[in-house]
This record gives sequence, structure tokens and C-alpha cells, in this order.
Amino acid sequence: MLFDEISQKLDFSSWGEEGSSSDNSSDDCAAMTRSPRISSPASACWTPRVQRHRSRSNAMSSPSQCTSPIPYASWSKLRLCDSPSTPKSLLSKSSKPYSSTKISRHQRSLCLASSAASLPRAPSVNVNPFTPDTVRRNSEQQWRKACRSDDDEEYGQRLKHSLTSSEEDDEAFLPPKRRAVQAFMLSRYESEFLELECIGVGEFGAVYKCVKRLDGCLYAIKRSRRPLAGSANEQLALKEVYAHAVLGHHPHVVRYYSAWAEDDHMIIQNEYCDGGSLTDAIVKKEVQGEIFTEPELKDLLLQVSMGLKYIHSLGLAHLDIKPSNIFISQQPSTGAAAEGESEEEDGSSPAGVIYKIGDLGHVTSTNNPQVEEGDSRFLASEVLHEDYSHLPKADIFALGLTVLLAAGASPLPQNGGEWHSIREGQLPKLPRELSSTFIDLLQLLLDPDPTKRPSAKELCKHPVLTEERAGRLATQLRRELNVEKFRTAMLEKELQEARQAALSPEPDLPLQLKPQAEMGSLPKSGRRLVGGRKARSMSFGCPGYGV
Ligand SMILES: Nc1ncnc2c1ncn2[C@@H]1O[C@H](COP(=O)(O)OP(=O)(O)OP(=O)(O)O)[C@@H](O)[C@H]1O
Ligand SMILES: [Mg+2]
Repeated sequence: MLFDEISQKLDFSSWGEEGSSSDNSSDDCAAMTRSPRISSPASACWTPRVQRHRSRSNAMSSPSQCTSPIPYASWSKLRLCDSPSTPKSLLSKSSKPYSSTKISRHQRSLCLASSAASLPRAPSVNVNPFTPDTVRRNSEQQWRKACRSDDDEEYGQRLKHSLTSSEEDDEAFLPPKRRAVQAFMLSRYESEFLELECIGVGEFGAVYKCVKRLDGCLYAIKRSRRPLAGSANEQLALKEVYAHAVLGHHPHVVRYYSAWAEDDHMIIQNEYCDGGSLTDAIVKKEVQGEIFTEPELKDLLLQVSMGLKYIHSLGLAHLDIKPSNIFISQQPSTGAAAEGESEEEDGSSPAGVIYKIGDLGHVTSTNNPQVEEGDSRFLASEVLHEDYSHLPKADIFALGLTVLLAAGASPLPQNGGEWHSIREGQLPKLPRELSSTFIDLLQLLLDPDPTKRPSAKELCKHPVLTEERAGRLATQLRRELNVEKFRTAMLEKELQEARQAALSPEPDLPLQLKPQAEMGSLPKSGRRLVGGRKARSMSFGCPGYGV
């Protein structure tokens, strides 16, 4: 099924070479789909402005009359979620009929372009109530900007045009022309996503940070730069999709959601990593005059090894490990272990980040290798010599160089004497001291003999890497133990008080709350005295008990 979807060649003429550009804006229908905006709660729910202005009916709004590639149900869902109103209020709004009978060609196109539910343009963006506040705050401005620019310029232009072209009104009920037909072919990218910014450009494609209109979550959408058909890029693109699909979910591999072909370009929807790439992090540290600490470097090595262990366990090799293909997710402040982490992955990262392996365009099977060499700066010598018998160890070699770059090594050579000396076991120079055990381990990763390099599985258990994590885990456990001790002490105290209260016939009450007891009579049985049983509330976040 996936393959069918990918191999489909679709002529989405509404989408230009650059995903964000609007080079064919003469196509009103298609252009309409490129103008998403967040509508205000006060505005009518998805009533096209043109229609509101003219009080025209939407005669084409019946689902049966439109042939949008997107099912009616999805559109209506999107429509319903357009404003922050409750679903019920939205339902009632959305079911309001439009009342007049004649529409202009522009209106009709608009209706056709936006499918059965009479959406004027690509749907707006939903706000996911489960999105952490920090993520939402960071993205909200971009959403607004992306939506507003559409609103103010393109949409205004189209509205003006539509309002002045009354001569076309008579064509309202003529068969739709090609322009309108083209509008059926809504770009999936544009109808489902709102593009916020370009976050990276690589050899293969450009990557955009987008918010999915339906779920309101952020995604990284990678689009091949060149048309695919018949090119080597087609194979690379397919490789990437195949690999993602097989790899499933792992905390240290960028998560894949979907892929499709559009206008002969491959589009891959992946998890968005909010910390950018490791290259970005290295550059940022350099600019700030900082360097990765040894515990941070060990953590980087350990986390990427975990991702590689998973990839290798499935009989695959990545073959393009390098800083620009390792992405960073900021760890939630709770420090909780990410979903799916095994016992070796407990304990939070010292830098509070999760490293994820991405860009699977060079992944190959280790049993039946189809090697498309990655970046020569990270290429192991044996792969250059077409010895593919230890491909996972080529990933280990590249990982060693990646960590050395993070440790402050100068940019790596693409070829020449220095390139060879690194492959002969000569470590690049570092601007600072690292512990000898760590240097020895890095040296081992770069061993000219691939069989001597440790496997990813071995690295995940390597004492040099795990002792840091074990230390952090012990600290965390000690802290939790102290909290539990405090909780137990409080409970014991309460128990003691309860015992004393049970032994003494009369609790120590405030004067005004001592009714009969004052007058020499015992409280009636079953009668509850205020303060007799104190309800306690406790807070265990006591800083004094931390380690
Ligand atoms: N999931 C993501 N989250 C955040 N940023 C990303 C993501 N995917 C890609 N990027 C950014 O886009 C850049 C290019 O992405 P990617 O490596 O996938 O493309 P590419 O064209 O295959 O690159 P190359 O072939 O040059 O390695 C990355 O270096 C990173 O800065
Ligand atoms: Mg890349």
C-alpha cells in the first residue's frame, strides 16, 4: 500500500518547485488553498468572506457535488475545529445553510477547491490542548505570522479580484473549467500542513517546520529538491522511506509518520526535533565560547549508540552518521525516561537533551548491501575499498569522528593526507584534555580494523559510558529515597497522633467548640467534633531533603 502511494505520479500543479513559493498564483483555485489563517472565534465559522459579503448561497457545498481527493469526513472535521469553540457550538455553526442561489465562477472555484464542506482555502490550524505550553508559546508567533501574511496579502488580492469580476457571474452554472478541475487536486502538503519555516537544506532536500492543521502538532517535512522520476534521488528517497517504515519507534531514532509523492517530489513527514541538529549545537557552543563537557560527550556517544544498536539489530546500517544527521529534542523538565527506553537507558541526560538519528537516505541492509556512500569526511576506509562485510562498524567509525567534532576537533578533511592518517588510527587534535579512558575508547572506535571497533551493543554497556549514567541514576534514586523517608516519617507522626487521640477521651478543642463537654456531659456517640480528626495535607517537594 505504501509503495503504491509512493509510486503514484501525481500532477499537483498547484505546488511549485519551492514548497513555500506561490509561483502559479494565477490559479485562483489553487491559490485559495494556499492561504491558511487562524480564524478568530468571533468570525463566522469557515464562511468564505466572499460569500458573506455577497450573501450568496453555496450551491456547490454538498459533498456529493465535489470530488476532492480528501474525504468529506476529514474536511468537515477540519472545518469543525476551526475555532476554539466547543465542538457542539461548532457543529451548529457548521450546519448553517447558506441562503442564496447564484454564485460567481470565482466562488464556485473557491467552493470546488475547498471541497464539499465549502472551505474557501486550506483549512486553518487546530490548537492541540496537549501541547506543552513552552512548545506552544514558541510556535504561536510563527503560526500567526504564517497565517497573517496569507491573510493580508494573497487573500486580500483574491477577494478584491473576486469582487470585481461580476461579468463572470453568468458562468456560475456552466461546467467547471480546467482551472477548477485542477483545484480538485489539492496539494496534500498544503491542505494538511501550515509551513512555518525552512529548518534545513541538505544534499537531498529541504526540510520545513510545519504544523499539522488537524492535530496542531509540529512536524519536520522533508521534500526532495529535484524531481524524482528515474533519478538516483528516487532510490535514495525510497530507501529513506523504506528504512523509516521498518524502523518503527525508538527514542534515539527520528520518528517517521508518513510519506507521499507530490508533483514528482518525495515528501516525508517526520518528528520535529526542537533542538535542531548536532551541527547546530556545536556551532552554538563555539559562538558562546563553550565546549561539550566530557559527561556530555559520553552521553552523546551512549545515546547515539543506543539508536545504532536498534538500527543494527534490524540488520541495517545507517552509513551517513555525522553531526548534521543527529537531531536533538529538548528533554522534558521532569527528566522522565523517554517512551520505550530499556533498563540501560534509565537516567536523564546531563545536558537535558535526547539525541536522535535521522536522515535515513543511505540506510542499507547488512545482508544484501546496496551501498550509496555517505559523506566522505566520515567514511570508513574499508567502505571506500568496497569491503561491505562489516557495515555496522562503518557507523561506529563515523560516530567516533562525530564525537570528536563535538569535542572541538577542527573540520574534517574530505580527502588527502590527513584523511588517510585518521584512517590509520591518528586521532584529530583536540583543544582540551579528555580522560585517558575516554580517549582510549574513541581511539578504538576509529580503529583501522573494523573488527576491533566495539559494536553499538557493546558501547551501550561500556563502563566508561555507563558509569556516568549509573552515577546520575544513583543520585536520582537517593533523592527519591529521601522523599519516601520523609513521607514515612510524616505518616508515622500522624499515626502516633491518631493513637493518642483514640486513647484520650476528649480531644483538645477550642473553647467555643466544646459544647456538651463543658457542661459535664460526654459527647453523644457518633457525634463528630470539629478538629477531632484533622485532615492533613502534605507536600513532599521539600528542598531540604534533596541530596
Ligand atoms: N526531524 C527534524 N527535526 C529538526 N530538524 C531537522 C529534522 N530533519 C532535518 N532537519 C534539519 O534539516 C537538515 C537537513 O536534513 P536531512 O539531513 O534529513 O537532509 P538531507 O538533504 O538528507 O541532508 P544531507 O544529505 O546533506 O545529509 C538537518 O541537518 C537539520 O538541520
Ligand atoms: Mg542530512
